[in-house]
Amino acid sequence: MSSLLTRDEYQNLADSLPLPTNAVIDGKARAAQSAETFETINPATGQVIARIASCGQADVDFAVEKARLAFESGAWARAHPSERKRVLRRLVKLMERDAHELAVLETLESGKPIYDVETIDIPEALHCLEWHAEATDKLYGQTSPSGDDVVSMIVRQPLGVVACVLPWNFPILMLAWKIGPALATGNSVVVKPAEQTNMSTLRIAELAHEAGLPSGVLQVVTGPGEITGKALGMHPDIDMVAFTGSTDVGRKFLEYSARSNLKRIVLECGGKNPCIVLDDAENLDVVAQHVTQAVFWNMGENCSASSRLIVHEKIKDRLVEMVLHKLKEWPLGEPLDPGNRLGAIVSKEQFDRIIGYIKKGRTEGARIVTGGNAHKHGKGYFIEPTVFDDVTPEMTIAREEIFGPVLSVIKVANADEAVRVANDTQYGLAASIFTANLGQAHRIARDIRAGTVTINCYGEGDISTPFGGFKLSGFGGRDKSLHAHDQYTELKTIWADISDPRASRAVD
Ligand SMILES: NC(=O)C1=CN([C@@H]2O[C@H](COP(=O)(O)OP(=O)(O)OC[C@H]3O[C@@H](n4cnc5c(N)ncnc54)[C@H](O)[C@@H]3O)[C@@H](O)[C@H]2O)C=CC1
Ligand code: BAL
Repeated sequence: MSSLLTRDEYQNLADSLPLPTNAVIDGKARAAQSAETFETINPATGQVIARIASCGQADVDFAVEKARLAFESGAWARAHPSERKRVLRRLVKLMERDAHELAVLETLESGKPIYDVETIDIPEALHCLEWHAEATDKLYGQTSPSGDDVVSMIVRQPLGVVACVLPWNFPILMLAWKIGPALATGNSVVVKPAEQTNMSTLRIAELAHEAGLPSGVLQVVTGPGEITGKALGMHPDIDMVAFTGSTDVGRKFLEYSARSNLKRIVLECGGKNPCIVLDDAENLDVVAQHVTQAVFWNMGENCSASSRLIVHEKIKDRLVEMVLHKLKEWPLGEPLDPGNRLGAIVSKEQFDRIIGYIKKGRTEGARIVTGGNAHKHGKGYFIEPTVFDDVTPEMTIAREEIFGPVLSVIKVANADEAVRVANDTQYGLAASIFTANLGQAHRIARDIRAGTVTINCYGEGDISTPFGGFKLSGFGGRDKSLHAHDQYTELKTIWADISDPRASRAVD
């Protein structure tokens, strides 16, 4: 990780950086063919930062055509795995070189605290790309136990043209989670960033070209979901869509696939993740630290945010007090100031949505113990970290994904009730459990219906562990780990009969 700059140095960078605003297709930055653009807003100020190319059907068709040509040329798909590794590692080096610039682009559009972008998002994205690059030339294929007279090979081949449709909450990291395995396995990729957060992705596509990725292998089309995203989903020459975002839009991609070419769809959607704390949990101070991080990190705009604290009634009040105390270590303010841990909410729309949930929490009878209001900081979209106590499992704030800095505290009488409440959700992405009884922890981990369960900590595992959800949280595959390689490849059986023809003549 490069060392942090000061707030003024980041501001100077923000004022002087050339802003990437054009789509990247066939190795070149291009305006939309229609010349249409849309505004991108700095959520910390409410001001327009730039106008971004609004790609329509013609741009998507052009990008897919170039991606297909690149795939068929074999320049990437059939390059020696060690060559793909070399280029991807070079991309990592270039991203390291430009880390401050990338962090500023990311923070300007997303409102994320630059501290997080520099110390978490970018280092994890680099590690992810490096990990998949390094895996490329170390993966062996399989043969089957089909007997001596057969050579049977089970090989994995790239799918072809993959579209990656990204969310706005972790633009660089989600890009890395998707293009890392998709490129390492030899696909051509067309990325569509969320319309709120384009610039870091556009810059990384330029760096990929500088790193030596052949033209057409990594392209970025920018634009609104219902136009650019839909055009990708419906495209007859795209082999797969890897999507992270809301469950509602995830469903749309399944429909697009059914209505077009049955392209593979992999969905990583939302969560309403439980954090269970039982009365034997050790070191409540450390637990409070995890609970605070689990819900307020990235302003709660995180699919794995633990937005439901399901806590034993004996320790509830003490733990809530400790969380409030921990929150003092989370200054909220200007995202470009590296002293802040909480920044702006990504957009006015998301801000209104979160405020709407806070109102609903109040009217349904939950009790606010801290926060509950917009935070006054210029004209930006800031919300105070909010804790609701006396939440019951049927309340809206306990059931729907808020995707904001709002914690719902639900008290339970024992571990069985905790598991019942934890599983009483349509989502199943992540969960955490705090207890000193490891046997009990593992029984709960077994019984919780979620893709990642952490014990005595909060987190998403590391790059070597798969990430994705049960139920409405996911479909079709996993990000991270070698399991991600499976989703970007097609299995093929190659079967050769090598029985000796002379042996069969002898039988005749
Ligand atoms: N990682 C996650 O799990 C995420 C979950 N969400 C959830 O979704 C809620 C709404 O956030 P949004 O930005 O509206 O997420 P979204 O699901 O609408 O957007 C995600 C991506 O899908 C694209 N998209 C949107 N509509 C589309 C359509 N009709 N066809 C094709 N592509 C489309 C967007 O342009 C963006 O790239 C959040 O409050 C949160 O609950 C949002 C972002 C990430
Ligand atoms: N927490 C990484 C995945 C996501 O929020 O979309």
